[in-house]
Amino acid sequence: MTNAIEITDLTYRKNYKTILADVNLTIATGRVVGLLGENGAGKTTLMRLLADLAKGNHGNIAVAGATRGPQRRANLSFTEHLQGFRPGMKLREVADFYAAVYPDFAAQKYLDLITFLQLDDDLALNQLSRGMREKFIIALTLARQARVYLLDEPFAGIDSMSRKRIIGSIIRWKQPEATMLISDHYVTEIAPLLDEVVVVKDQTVVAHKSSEAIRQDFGIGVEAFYEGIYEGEIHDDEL
Ligand SMILES: Nc1ncnc2c1ncn2[C@@H]1O[C@H](COP(=O)(O)OP(=O)(O)OP(=O)(O)O)[C@@H](O)[C@H]1O
Repeated sequence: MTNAIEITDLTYRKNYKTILADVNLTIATGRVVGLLGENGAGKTTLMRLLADLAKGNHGNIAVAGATRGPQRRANLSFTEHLQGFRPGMKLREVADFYAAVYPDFAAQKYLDLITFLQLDDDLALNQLSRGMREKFIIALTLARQARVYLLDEPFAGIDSMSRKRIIGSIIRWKQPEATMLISDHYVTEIAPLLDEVVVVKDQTVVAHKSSEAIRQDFGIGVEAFYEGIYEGEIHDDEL
């Protein structure tokens, strides 16, 4: 079966600075994957490259088998920001725009998400708090029936109770064969969700393991594994 994500020998420089180097990563379909790394590690950049928003890389990127930019964008759902929309625009109007642009935008799923996230889509963008804005980004992103979902720190501004509710049910918003890549600094909170973990450090992917293999091989949880790599307690030759 075609993999959800295939990255080979990816290197990306911006303003003469190497942001990512020699990245190789294959993620199968149907997985929920944590993309972990400290601030500035390159997680957002990796998502932007997958979504063809950052360009000029060396190496190959395939999303559900598609290598060309427009096809990759069609196969994956990523709402980076809500820039480009008029601040006075209502959420419903933004959703209408998404429905017009993305053939896989599911109107009923969007309405279910809006209800679940307790959002009022009669509000305008400039009436949203930070957490409400993030919930809206989650709704727009998951309303598409995509092959791959990219969620970049989706819960950062969301209150702890809502966060638990969303994390507890996020899997139900993806089709079984879809893959979800989630970057988050609240590693313990998202750990129960994760089938696999990808750790970005020193401008590259240093580890890619299933949560089960981490438990079996190291006898620890996902967060301890991630911290162990950063603290130098887990070495390259153990990965
Ligand atoms: N527009 C830009 N121009 C130049 N360098 C950039 C730009 N955006 C990001 N970078 C650099 O790219 C590197 C990776 O940044 P990126 O935003 O991908 O990290 P991140 O892992 O998502 O971090 P965080 O956890 O803080 O969100 C950083 O060193 C950052 O300084």
